Amino acid sequence: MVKRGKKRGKKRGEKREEELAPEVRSILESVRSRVPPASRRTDSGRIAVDARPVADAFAAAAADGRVPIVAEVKPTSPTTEGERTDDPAELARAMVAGGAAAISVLTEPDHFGGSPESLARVREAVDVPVLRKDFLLSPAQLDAVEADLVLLIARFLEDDLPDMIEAARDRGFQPLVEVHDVTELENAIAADAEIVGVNNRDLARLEVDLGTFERVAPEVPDHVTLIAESGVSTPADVRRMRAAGADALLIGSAIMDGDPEENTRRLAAATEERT
Ligand SMILES: O=P(O)(O)OC[C@@H](O)[C@@H](O)c1c[nH]c2ccccc12
Repeated sequence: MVKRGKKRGKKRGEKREEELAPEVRSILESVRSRVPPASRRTDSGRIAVDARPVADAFAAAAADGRVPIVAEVKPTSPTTEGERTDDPAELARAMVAGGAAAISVLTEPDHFGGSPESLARVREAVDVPVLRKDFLLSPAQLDAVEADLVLLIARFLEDDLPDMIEAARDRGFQPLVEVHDVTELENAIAADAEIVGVNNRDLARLEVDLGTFERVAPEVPDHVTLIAESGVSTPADVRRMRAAGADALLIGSAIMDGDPEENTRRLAAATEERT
């Protein structure tokens, strides 16, 4: 007879972590090294945000004839060559001038060239909602900086997802839950996520496939605000994601590469073709 309870299983998350690209494993390691140990955490540093509603920002862009775009300030990444050293606040202003409905700012320092300070400066410089893009694994990390939205990645949070959604909402953030397949989507919906992003980039292989969004989107309930993330580089890609049901698009590289204002304008103008 097999004694089930005796077998030493892998620690939760270990198996899936082996499946991640080495770059992504290294990101998670450096994030964990920055999380203060529980004994040093206190509740006193907890922040409270008066968030700019993202659904209103998307609706305003659409009413104005623009595709709702979350333009991302991403100085570099494991899949980008070189690093942009422009002032993040200037970049964000240019994106808003080009018609961005919201701004995303990487705050991860070691692999994306971001920082909580640059997000704070961006949020001061623009009046649209600002998303904090990082690898957030524990509630203490939420208190690093105020933002209107925070990214929560279902794949990394696993069973902690519901608690992190609650911790984010308690502080006033609008949680954006990132998924990559239908199983993760089901977990996100069960955890009551209201804003969901489908990442077209597979974090195991760092490859992009716009078909990911097309496969997952039909399973997303209507009340959820749905964002297509990553790999969108042309107006045709924008139309493809919109046709598949994206309420908004999160675009980084294609906006950062070249003139961010002009790039945002071109992509935000990619509305459905009239016949
Ligand atoms: O540069 P792209 O392909 O337009 O992608 C932007 C954004 O979706 C991507 O930066 C991203 C999606 N999910 C993430 C999680 C962490 C860091 C970065 C990301």
